[in-house]
Amino acid sequence: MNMLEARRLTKRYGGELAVDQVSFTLEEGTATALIGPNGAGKTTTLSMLAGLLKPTEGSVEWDAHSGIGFLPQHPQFFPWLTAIEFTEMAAKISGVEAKLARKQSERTLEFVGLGQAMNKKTGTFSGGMKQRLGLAQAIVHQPKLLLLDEPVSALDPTGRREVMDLLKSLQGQTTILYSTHILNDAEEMTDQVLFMQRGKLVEQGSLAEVKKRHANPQIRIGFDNSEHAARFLQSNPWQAEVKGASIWLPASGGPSMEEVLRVIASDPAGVNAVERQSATLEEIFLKVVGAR
Ligand SMILES: Nc1ncnc2c1ncn2[C@@H]1O[C@H](COP(=O)(O)OP(=O)(O)OP(=O)(O)O)[C@@H](O)[C@H]1O
Repeated sequence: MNMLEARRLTKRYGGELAVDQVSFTLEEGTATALIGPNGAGKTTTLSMLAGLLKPTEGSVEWDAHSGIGFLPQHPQFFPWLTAIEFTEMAAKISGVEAKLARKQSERTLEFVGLGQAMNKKTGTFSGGMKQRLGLAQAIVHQPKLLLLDEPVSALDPTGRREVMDLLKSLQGQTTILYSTHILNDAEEMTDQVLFMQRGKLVEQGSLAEVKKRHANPQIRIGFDNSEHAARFLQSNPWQAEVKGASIWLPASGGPSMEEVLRVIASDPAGVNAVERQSATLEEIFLKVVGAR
């Protein structure tokens, strides 16, 4: 079932097309990574989806009963409020009944790791704590749809890890769309990837589909030293690239993995590794974006 559908979403600023005819759907319970370099149009897209910005053209449809949570790229807090006061206010604004708002806020702050800091003023919070608080205000009313603009980009590696783990624990029960330019993170939590460049969606699909379309998997045979690698190629004159003590065989047009393993079984001298390697999301992204 579709949780959200964007149809030919477009935003024009003067003569500039910040978002240009972007269409995609978010299936219920899936996580989607919106990936693109600075200025690609990610924030503009998310703001239109969240209803904060009016599209120049196109439409967004989502189930209004499901509730929506939004984490802006640079969330603003009132520094004189404590974390619990702020979260409770956000809960009430999002329609949580007053008598439930406090309990739900406490539970949410515990969940994001701010249980101990609940009664501290947000003005004293570190960047990582603010990001967690931003997440808390986005999920306190238990929305089924969560839109997150660069939820982890501003964090250090430890903070990123922790917030990614929090998001992953919401995966499945919540439909999540998050933007990022950190491709390792995207690879970790994604059912669908959307590549954006200069306002346009330039690639979309499941991680597996996108990898299949663009990745050129290769077989690597590792040797103890380069002499062994050279000798192996002399006895097996395959189309291959030698890099140091490794031989790289193209996955298409070259020998199959079975054939490679058969040959090695009969002549294993100096071989210490055989593996299939496919491109990372980062390599694919650079290829897709670079080709345009
Ligand atoms: N309010 C605005 N007025 C004019 N142009 C804008 C406005 N907001 C965004 N733009 C332009 O629209 C384009 C897309 O910006 P957007 O912030 O959506 O990109 P982004 O992918 O989120 O980038 P970043 O990762 O840097 O946040 C940019 O060229 C930007 O300069």
